[in-house]
Amino acid sequence: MTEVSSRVLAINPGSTSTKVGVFRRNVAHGSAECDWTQTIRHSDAELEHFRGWSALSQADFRAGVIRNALQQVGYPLDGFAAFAGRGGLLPPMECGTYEVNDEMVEELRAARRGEHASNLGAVLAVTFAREIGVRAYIVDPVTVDEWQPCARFSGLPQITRSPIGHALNIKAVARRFARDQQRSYAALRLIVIHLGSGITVSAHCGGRMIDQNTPEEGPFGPDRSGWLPVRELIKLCFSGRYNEKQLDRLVFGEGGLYAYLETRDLQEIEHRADAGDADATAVYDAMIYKIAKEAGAMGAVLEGRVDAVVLTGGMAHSERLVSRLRGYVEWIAPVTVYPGEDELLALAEGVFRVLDGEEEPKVFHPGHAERKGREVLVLGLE
Ligand SMILES: Nc1ncnc2c1ncn2[C@@H]1O[C@H](COP(=O)(O)OP(=O)(O)O)[C@@H](O)[C@H]1O
Ligand SMILES: CCCC(=O)OP(=O)(O)O
Repeated sequence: MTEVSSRVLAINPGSTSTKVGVFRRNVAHGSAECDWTQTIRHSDAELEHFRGWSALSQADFRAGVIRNALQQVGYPLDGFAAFAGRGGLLPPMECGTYEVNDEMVEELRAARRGEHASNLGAVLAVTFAREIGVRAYIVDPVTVDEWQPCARFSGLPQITRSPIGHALNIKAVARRFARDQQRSYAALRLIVIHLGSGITVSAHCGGRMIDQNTPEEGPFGPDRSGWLPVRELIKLCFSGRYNEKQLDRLVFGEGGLYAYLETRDLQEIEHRADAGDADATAVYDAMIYKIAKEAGAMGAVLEGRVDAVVLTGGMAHSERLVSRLRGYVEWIAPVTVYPGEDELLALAEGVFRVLDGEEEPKVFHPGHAERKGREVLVLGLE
């Protein structure tokens, strides 16, 4: 295989969008620079066709829209040195850049860990890569596992906790914070909070994410319920009101802000609160309260010795939310905010580290694929 240019195409498939970006290595600055990026939105009508099917059933459709977008802006497929896709629900694995291999594709096809749009990332990247004879990679997949052993206990031997979350953005933001402070990530003790459609509150120590809430835990977010009182949940499961898929959808995709207020849009909720909507105010306040509670838990995980609380993700754009959250958590450590997410850049940088020989790509082994009694999740696909 030959690396034909220094351009990398990064692909981040979300439940209702496909984000793509073309990146180039800026050798002088040692960084990846974005030449072009686009968020391709998929309407309900377009996705309706795939309702009830696996994430990978959308592969041809998503590949088609990416090809069209590239054609429109004039980037030929064979002009890329490599392709990077968001890493999906694979078995728990070390962080890093992994070359996409057949075993990984097979694992995603089997969806043993569940369905989520991120499962498409590796498959799209390798489809394009094989067409032109270059390599495809994933970087810091959603199942990055750096947890300490005690974090794995759920409280029931039948259920083992294991990590799922926004590792790609969280690890990139943790490294960025360290760079900005001219410190080594490994020397910092951090709480990094991703405030997106899903919320991940994570504890970092020694350059590792040693614990975090998973999508089934933690605060409620724009459309996820987070922690639920477990015996009440059992009653709901056996109430006859919902089947398994409906319940799954209720907690992941139609929970949280959406369940209470019928919108996932934080700005709309802020406008409603400003206009005197008491429900909007109460739910908004409760979400922030629960995020702060989880941050406190991670402060305890770090034994109260925390260098910084770092906020990131779409909701970190809201000055009101940040200021309220700051009020709750500033006693833990100073708060730094990196609003939004730059997952495409994080993907490209991970691939450039490999192309430039700074890092060896890791190899995915089917041995990672052992299932440890974890229920299969269907995350936000329908
Ligand atoms: N500029 C903004 N101000 C306030 N809230 C925002 C802003 N941009 C996005 N959000 C909110 O952030 C949430 C989605 O975060 P985002 O990181 O975009 O999610 P995703 O995980 O889907 O990429 C939504 O509730 C959205 O309304
Ligand atoms: C699958 C865990 C990560 C996650 O929740 O991602 P999104 O917020 O992009 O759905």
